[in-house]
Amino acid sequence: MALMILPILGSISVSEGLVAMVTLCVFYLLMRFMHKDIPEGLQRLPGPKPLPILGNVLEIRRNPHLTLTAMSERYGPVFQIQIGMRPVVVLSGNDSVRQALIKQGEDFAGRPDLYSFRFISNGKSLAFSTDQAGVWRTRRKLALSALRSFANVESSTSEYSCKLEEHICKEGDYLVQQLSSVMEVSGSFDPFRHIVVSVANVICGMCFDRRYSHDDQELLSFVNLSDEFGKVAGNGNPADFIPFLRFLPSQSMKTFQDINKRFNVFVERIVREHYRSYDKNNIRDITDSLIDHCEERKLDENSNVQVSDEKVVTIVNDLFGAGFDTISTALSWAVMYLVAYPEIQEQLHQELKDKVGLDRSPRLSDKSNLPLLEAFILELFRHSSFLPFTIPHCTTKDTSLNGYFIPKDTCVFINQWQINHDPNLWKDPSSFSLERFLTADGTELNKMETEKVMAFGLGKRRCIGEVIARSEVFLFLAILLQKLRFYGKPGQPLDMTPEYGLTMKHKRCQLCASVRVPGQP
Ligand code: HEM
Repeated sequence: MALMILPILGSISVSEGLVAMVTLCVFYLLMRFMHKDIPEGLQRLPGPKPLPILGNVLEIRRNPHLTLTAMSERYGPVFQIQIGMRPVVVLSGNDSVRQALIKQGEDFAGRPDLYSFRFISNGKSLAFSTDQAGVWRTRRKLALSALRSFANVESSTSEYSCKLEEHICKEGDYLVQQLSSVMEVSGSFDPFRHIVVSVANVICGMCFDRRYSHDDQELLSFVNLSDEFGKVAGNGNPADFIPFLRFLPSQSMKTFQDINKRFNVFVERIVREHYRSYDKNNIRDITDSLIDHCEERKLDENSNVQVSDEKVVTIVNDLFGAGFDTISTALSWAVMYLVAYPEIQEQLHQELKDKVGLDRSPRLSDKSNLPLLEAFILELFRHSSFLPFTIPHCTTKDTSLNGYFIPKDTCVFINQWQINHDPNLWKDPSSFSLERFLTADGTELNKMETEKVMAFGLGKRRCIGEVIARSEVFLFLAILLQKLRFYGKPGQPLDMTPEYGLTMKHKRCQLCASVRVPGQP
């Protein structure tokens, strides 16, 4: 965050800088003057002393999840920092986060009004906007029910248990073919580049009843830019925290707006086509079901409309957007870990060979028979913690936590990375070990341990795509592990350093894979 703010400060002229400084100092003094009193019996939040205007950005530096974890050791699980001019409460520690998000869920269920979030789905995003509680709740319910019904809808053939399974199996097989042919032609491949299209096709199937070729330029032009989206949405744009910066030119903000625009144009075109061909007797996908909800509502005299049609239909933007970047990132990391730990890759292949065999494709129902693969996925989520923070939260009223006063409208960061690496919760947290999730004989998962991993948030704002995400990660991985052996490109060391963002990604790289021939080791 600091690194993003400083270059921008450097590009202001001296006179502009002076005017801005004076304005900010007056604003800063006003803010101090208006500072809320602490109610009796409660304490002021601990935390590092902020500098005027910049706050604590100089201390947070390049990897906020690590610096804020280090600060939690000093100040405790609930503390306050200041990013630019905005106070931010940082929560870590399993107990405090559960207390806030579950026991006091209503108090912490809001989203902060951040400038950059206004560009996501034209400010109408379910996940990022500051919708009133009633509107957000109605939209969330609609999104959940649309997702559930289209994941569970019957497949067109008896070969699959449901449509979701059919989509994943078909895309998984296609991904295997795609990677094998790229290997033949080029001798290596960029894992994220191919995984992201396969995963995008699963959610495209559910949302828009269509799939795209791995060379479709329009789809590629924004799915491959999802890293840039995550960098701004995860870091917080400087203009989110120092308001006057929104009036100055910023390259990262321009890129962010451009990605959002391309994304919105892509989805809007498909939605318009759906409105044209909508037939209430043939609901093809999630977009149709959302349009149907709006149409039915118009016929219902008793309907108490509080959410506009636009806000109903743009739910599909959230489902599509959240549905490809997160899962592609998880799978891309999974392949990196398989390459980094070849002995684990062989154990996972052996488990599939023993429990599923090599003559048929894995299915969702195989999950409970593959504890090692399940442990691998859990350890992947824990160790990479590729969503280091949840989406920022915001308090909906004056509240308190662990005896500290937190005023209404305070921005709250939840440090998932800290929970997943807390030495009080995990033995040797930095080592990648599947054993931590398995019973002593290795045949079952250890439930107590599995529930400690935090990847999907908790409580009122918990991810609504969790079930689909877990199914996709499991089945894609089972298909890849059954058919391919992954390895590093000779002479190119594997770089597992994450690049900070809303979803942390590994650097783009080239890997190799060979097709496993049945009967050969
Ligand atoms: C591995 C995959 C995924 C991970 C790790 C993940 C994680 C998360 C996290 C951490 C949040 C924020 C929770 C909070 O703010 O407290 C979230 C929210 C959300 N996720 Fe996911 N997610 C994944 C996949 C998906 C999928 C596949 C969908 C939909 C198809 C989805 C839809 C959403 C939505 C709509 C929200 C916003 C919920 C709200 O604000 O009420 N996610 N997710």
